[in-house]
Amino acid sequence: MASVKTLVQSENLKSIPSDYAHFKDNEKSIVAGPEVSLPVIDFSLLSSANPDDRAKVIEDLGKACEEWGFFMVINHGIPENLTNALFDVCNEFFDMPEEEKLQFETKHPLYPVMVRSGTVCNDSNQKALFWRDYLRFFVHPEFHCPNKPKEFSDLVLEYSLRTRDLARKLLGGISESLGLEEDYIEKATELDSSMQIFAANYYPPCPQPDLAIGIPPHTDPGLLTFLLQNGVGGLEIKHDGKWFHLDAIPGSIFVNTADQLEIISNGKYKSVWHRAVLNNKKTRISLVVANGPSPDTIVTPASPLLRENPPAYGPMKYREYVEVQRSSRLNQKPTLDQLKLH
Ligand SMILES: O=C(O)CCC(=O)C(=O)O
Ligand SMILES: [Fe+2]
Repeated sequence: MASVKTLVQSENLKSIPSDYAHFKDNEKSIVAGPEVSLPVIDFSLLSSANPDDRAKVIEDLGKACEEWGFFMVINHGIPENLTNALFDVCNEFFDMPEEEKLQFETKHPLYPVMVRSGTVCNDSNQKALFWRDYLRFFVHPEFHCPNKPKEFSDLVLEYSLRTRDLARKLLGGISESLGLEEDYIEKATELDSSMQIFAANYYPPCPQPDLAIGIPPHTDPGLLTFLLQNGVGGLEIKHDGKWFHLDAIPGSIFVNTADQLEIISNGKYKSVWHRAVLNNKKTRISLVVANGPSPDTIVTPASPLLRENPPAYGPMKYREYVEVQRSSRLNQKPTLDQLKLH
């Protein structure tokens, strides 16, 4: 299948091929503006020597996880020249000829490298293509990365280390916000061998953006997902039953809570539903880092939280969870719901 990029370049497209027409949902989104303020977390305060500042940011983190399942992190310390360089190499990667890109695909049983064009979504009674090309690979506990463009691997390695550190510290604050020891989640999920995935999503301009979809509504399987975009919006999250279109604070990182955090918090923090929508003017690129537990961790609700409430989710090994989610069809009950006990 040709990539969406090739499709858009090959002809002056006025309408989308019918395979890309997605089930249309009429739920228009709201652009979050000053009247709805999205949670912003000043990361530098987590290491503040002032106990009041630290207590305040932990409280803010807890609120953001409980009320939104989403926040923007500022003052995270990841240099802008690193993230700019990452966008440049990803762009170069997507510019390579189709056959060359596909050579980087591997069928590694545990840690495959995936290069996908116009992602297919098969359902028992419907087939739809997503208006998205992507590159996706594991960066931890094993590091895999295409060796072209030549700086790609060094940049991804650096970014994966820094984001792992960021994830560990945010999870420390989140543990405390749940009334747990700071290192509770780190230990319970064996973060030293955490499963970390890097993905670059490429959404070319779409002539009929309301009829197609970049990624349909879903939740992420891991703990915390980090997302950067190339200045072009498209990420939407569901909040209070409505879709919100997110505008980024320049230099910030979008963070969303994912399924394992919902399980560990025994349902207090919800894994947020989100989707990627399209536009007809500009190519959008998002760089995603999915931070999960170690593949061999059996994730369960945190035991100190069970003194007051019974467990709301059954246990599952994380590797298995990811497999179940990957192989499930659109019309199936989400994996998280399958683990719900009541
Ligand atoms: O590109 C986006 O805005 C969303 C990406 C996403 O949700 C994902 O890769 O899981
Ligand atoms: Fe996602």
